[in-house]
Amino acid sequence: MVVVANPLDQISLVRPPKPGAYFSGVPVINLGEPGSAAAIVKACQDFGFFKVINHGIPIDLMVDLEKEAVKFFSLPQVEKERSGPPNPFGYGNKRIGPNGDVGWVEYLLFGVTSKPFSYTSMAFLREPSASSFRSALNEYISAVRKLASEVLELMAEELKIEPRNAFSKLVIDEKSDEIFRLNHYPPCPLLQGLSCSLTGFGEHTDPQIISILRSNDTQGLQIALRDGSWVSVPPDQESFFINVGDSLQVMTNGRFKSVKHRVLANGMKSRVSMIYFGGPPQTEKIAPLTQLMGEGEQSLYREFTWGEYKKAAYKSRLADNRLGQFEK
Ligand SMILES: C=C1C[C@]23C[C@@]1(O)CC[C@H]2[C@@]12CC[C@H](O)[C@@](C)(C(=O)O1)[C@H]2[C@@H]3C(=O)O
Ligand SMILES: O=C(O)CCC(=O)C(=O)O
Ligand SMILES: [Fe+2]
Repeated sequence: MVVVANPLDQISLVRPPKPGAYFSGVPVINLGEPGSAAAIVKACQDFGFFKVINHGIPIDLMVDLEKEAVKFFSLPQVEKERSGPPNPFGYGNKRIGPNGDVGWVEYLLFGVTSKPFSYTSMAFLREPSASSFRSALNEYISAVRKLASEVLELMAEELKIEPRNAFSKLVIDEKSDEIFRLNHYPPCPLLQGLSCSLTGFGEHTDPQIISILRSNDTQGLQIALRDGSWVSVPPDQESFFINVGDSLQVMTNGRFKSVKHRVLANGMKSRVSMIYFGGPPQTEKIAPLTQLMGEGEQSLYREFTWGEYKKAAYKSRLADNRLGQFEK
């Protein structure tokens, strides 16, 4: 592994994907078609990842928020830093999480605990001039929360879990622990002329139940297949990409797999992504649903609450196997 010379950054370089070598096997779920529930469950078992089309969310909502994000990330560095560092919420640059991870990325992290959520920790969002950013955020988050809930209901329906809202109620609960993230991966001048990519966001799984990702049309997202190989996901700015998180892996006793993913930064083109992480209330017990357990089937995990898991996750490095310490 090669490391960029600047000792402050220590961001690792990785072999770049072959230009245009996209993975053609990403499951595409058309939410308007009958049979989408079965296709979602298959995708969660095979990949822990899929793309949804015909989702009913107007492209304007995505574009409006992307424009606001681009405006923010174009501000002078000192202005952006007024909303940081992220502990855990706020503006962050290169440093990801509290344990020494770094990437070629700047970001805004929002905790969505009150609905509509308050922005008290973010200096720029309190200003009257940020009213368009605030409304774009609120509209977007409400729409993707609804999408998360619909997708979770389709999963429950196909798995024959009753009530149908067994998963979805956890993310729409008043006390649900949702996070929202805006990531900006700027073009990297250091890469020009070199045949390598820079780690934008290192490999990891998302700890929550479900993550809903939308990006502009710049490539960079990769997922790990079951055999451990990395493949590049073709960008699609009109669709959403959905990740199974660690908590859903536990609730399905390992039937669904949380997907390992990472982002490679590009030398030429900015990538802007927006991700909604749907997590349950802190006190919620995360355990396999009894209705899913076959006769004699044992839980693969010891009992824990989302609050305990989150605390442990925030003590871990990005690439760590966070569920490992909860396995039986
Ligand atoms: C290194 C870290 C960053 C992270 C918290 C952690 O200690 C381990 C999990 C990381 C992650 C991955 C998914 C989301 O982007 C995130 C917000 C989350 O909930 O868990 C990040 C955390 C972060 O960036 O603070
Ligand atoms: O920015 C992206 O496309 C993905 C980032 C990611 O995986 C995360 O923020 O957890
Ligand atoms: Fe992620």
